[in-house]
Amino acid sequence: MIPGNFEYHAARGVDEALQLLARFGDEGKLLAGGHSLLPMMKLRFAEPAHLIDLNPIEELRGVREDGNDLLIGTMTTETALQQSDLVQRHCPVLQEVVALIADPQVRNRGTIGGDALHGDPGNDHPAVLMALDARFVIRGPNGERESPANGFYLGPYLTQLGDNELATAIRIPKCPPGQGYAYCKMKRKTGDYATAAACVLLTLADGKVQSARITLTNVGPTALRAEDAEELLVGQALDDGLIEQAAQAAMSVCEPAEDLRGSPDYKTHIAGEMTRRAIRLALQRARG
Ligand SMILES: Cc1cc2nc3c(=O)[nH]c(=O)nc-3n(C[C@H](O)[C@H](O)[C@H](O)COP(=O)(O)OP(=O)(O)OC[C@H]3O[C@@H](n4cnc5c(N)ncnc54)[C@H](O)[C@@H]3O)c2cc1C
Repeated sequence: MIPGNFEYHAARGVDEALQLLARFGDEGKLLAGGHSLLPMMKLRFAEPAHLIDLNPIEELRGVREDGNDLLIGTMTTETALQQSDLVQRHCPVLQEVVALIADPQVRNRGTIGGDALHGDPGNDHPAVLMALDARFVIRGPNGERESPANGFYLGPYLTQLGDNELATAIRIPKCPPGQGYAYCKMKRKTGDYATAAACVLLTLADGKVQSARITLTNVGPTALRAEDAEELLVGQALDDGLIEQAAQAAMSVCEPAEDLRGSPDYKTHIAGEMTRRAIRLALQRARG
C-alpha cells in the first residue's frame, strides 16, 4: 500500500498546470483532493511519475453566479458546497448528494472536480450533473471549451477530457423555482459507495409533470440517464402505476457488474427502488 516514486509539482496557476501537463505527457497526473487518485496509486493501479498539485490555485475554488448559471470551481470541496448559500438557493439537489458522499474527512478534502472528472461509475456527482444539464469548462493547449456532462462519460475512468486538458469549472443552470428534486442512495454503511442510487428532477404545471430527469449511479460502466422513464412521466399526473412503470423503465437501462455490493439482479432491483423513492420525494417537494 505504498505508492511508487513520483515528483511533486505545486502549480501556481492554470497556465503553469497546463505547461506541466504538456511537459510530462502520460507521466503527469493532476492532483486535487487526492481521495481517489492516492488510493489508486497505493494499489499501483496508477503510477504517475509527476503529480501536478492544483491546490495552490485559488481561482479554481468557490461558487459564483454567472447570469442564469452557477459557476463552481473544480477545486471547490464537498464541504464548501454543503456550506454554500448559493448552492442551497439555486441547486439544492447538489447539497443532498454531497451529504451522502463518503464521510466528513473525505468531504473536507475531496473536490467536486475530482469526483466528477475521475470517471468512476461509483462516484455520485456524475449522475447529478447529467440530470442538471451541467457543462464542464475545460482549458487546454487550444484554449477554452465547454463539454456537456451528458455524453462526457465514455466508460469506466474514460471521459471526453483530453490528456493535455484540465477542467476549471462546472457550469450548472440554476434550478427553476418549484422544481422537485431527490437523490436517493442505497449504501451498505456510512462512507460506502452506492449499491445503486437515483437522481430525479421534475417540474409540475397544472398537476402534471412538465419536465423530468432521471439518472442513475453505479449500475453501469458510467452514470446512466433513463430517458424512456423520463418520457413516461412528462405530460402525466403521477400515480403509483406510472411511478412503477418509470421504475421498470429505469431498471431496463441498468447493466451493473457483480461485486461485493451484490449481483447484477440485486443492484438492478435496488436501482428500481431508489427510482421509486426519488420520484415520490421529488413529487412531494414539487407540490410544496
Ligand atoms: C473512504 C472513501 C469513501 C468514498 N465514498 C465516496 C462516495 O460515497 N461517493 C463518491 O462520489 N465518492 C466517494 N469517494 C471518492 C471521493 O469523493 C473523492 O474525493 C473523489 O472521487 C475525487 O476527488 P478528489 O478531489 O479527491 O480528486 P483526486 O483524487 O485528487 O483526483 C481524481 C481524478 O480526477 C483528476 N482531476 C482532479 N481535478 C481535475 C481537474 N480540475 N481537471 C482534470 N482532472 C482532474 C485527477 O487527475 C484524478 O485522475 C470516497 C473516497 C474515499 C477515500
